[in-house]
Amino acid sequence: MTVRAAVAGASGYAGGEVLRLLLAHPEVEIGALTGNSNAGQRLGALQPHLLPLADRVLTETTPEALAGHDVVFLALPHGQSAAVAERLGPDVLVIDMGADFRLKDPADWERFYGSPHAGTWPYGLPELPGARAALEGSKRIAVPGCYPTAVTLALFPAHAARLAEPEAVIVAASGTSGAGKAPKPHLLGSEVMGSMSPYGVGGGHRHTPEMIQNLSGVAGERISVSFTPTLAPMPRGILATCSARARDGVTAESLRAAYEKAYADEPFVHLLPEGQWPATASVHGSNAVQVQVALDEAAHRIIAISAIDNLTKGTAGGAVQSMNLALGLAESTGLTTIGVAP
Ligand SMILES: NC(=O)C1=CN([C@@H]2O[C@H](COP(=O)(O)OP(=O)(O)OC[C@H]3O[C@@H](n4cnc5c(N)ncnc54)[C@H](OP(=O)(O)O)[C@@H]3O)[C@@H](O)[C@H]2O)C=CC1
Ligand SMILES: CC(=O)N[C@@H](CCC(=O)OP(=O)(O)O)C(=O)O
Repeated sequence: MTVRAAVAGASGYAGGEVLRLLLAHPEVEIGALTGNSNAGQRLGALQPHLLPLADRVLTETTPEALAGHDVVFLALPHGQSAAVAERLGPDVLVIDMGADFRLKDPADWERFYGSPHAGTWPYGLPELPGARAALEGSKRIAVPGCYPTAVTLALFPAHAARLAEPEAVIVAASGTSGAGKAPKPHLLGSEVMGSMSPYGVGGGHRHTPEMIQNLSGVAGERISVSFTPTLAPMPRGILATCSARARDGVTAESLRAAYEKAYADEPFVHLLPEGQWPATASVHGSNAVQVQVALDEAAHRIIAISAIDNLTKGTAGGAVQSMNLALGLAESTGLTTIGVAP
């Protein structure tokens, strides 16, 4: 099978990462590459690590430029995807790496994103119970946010097995590429290097409703989430430290057994051996997710920690994994669990 894929937003971080993965995908041929302010530029000037595509020139992001492909990846700012997607035919597989089609509740969307809700597409987190079946054969996919990917995979086995009370407290550190490539003063090297800082504190981060949606969906009851993101002085990676009150009767053994059951057959999620803890360096550039869980008996809390690469499993890798499922390819095609270390 040869799948012809276009990437809108090819000048950005998410677009660059999906191109890096597609270049190594045996079934994909790379078609149109589009940008916005960088239309007309050579890709080599913007993404110099993508050497085989260096002489390709970005065109404007228009439905016409994206027509005639089997798959279109949209790596655009929030709110830009719907207008493009609705002009692409129903036979084209459209994979939105932005947030536009992730949330089910229009009120959540309007509250956190401040614009009308565009709709809801099958959710590209295959490990979430029920998600694979919805992705197989789908022509529309909403790729999860990077923090919701890390947090959901750390916590859902505990909530699905009803081992945790219906709440979660999360502190997650992200590398700066999570904020995109457009210049922002708080991302200057002199602001970020040698420092860690919180942001979106107090329930304001837009990924909070997505985490609630995922965890409540598997638990069958509403899970309250307190989420605090922090910015870490590294280019890539998310380390999510999550905790929830343990229900009465939970033991370290029953907790471990729930995670072993949830992840026994998952190609990308590695439940680490007891005593070993996730680290962002171990998943750098790979689609792997490291997970570990422990019971803090004195505090009566479950502690679950995950590490992902925000650009790989957190966006572009998750997108390619979901594309494989939608097209009927082996789910791991073109993806690696091998990281780059040190
Ligand atoms: N970075 C990450 O870790 C993750 C990102 N995402 C999502 O992926 C999407 C892209 O993010 P990211 O790559 O980080 O952001 P970047 O800022 O790095 O890239 C944004 C891209 O969108 C293009 N663009 C900007 N404005 C417009 C517009 N008005 N119309 C059409 N295209 C436009 C830019 O083109 P140009 O440069 O030519 O102006 C660029 O190609 C976002 O929705 C983000 O939320 C999801 C998960 C993780
Ligand atoms: C470090 C940093 O700023 N991270 C981004 C996460 C962006 C992302 O991946 O999510 P979306 O796809 O929903 O934009 C943030 O907190 O807004």
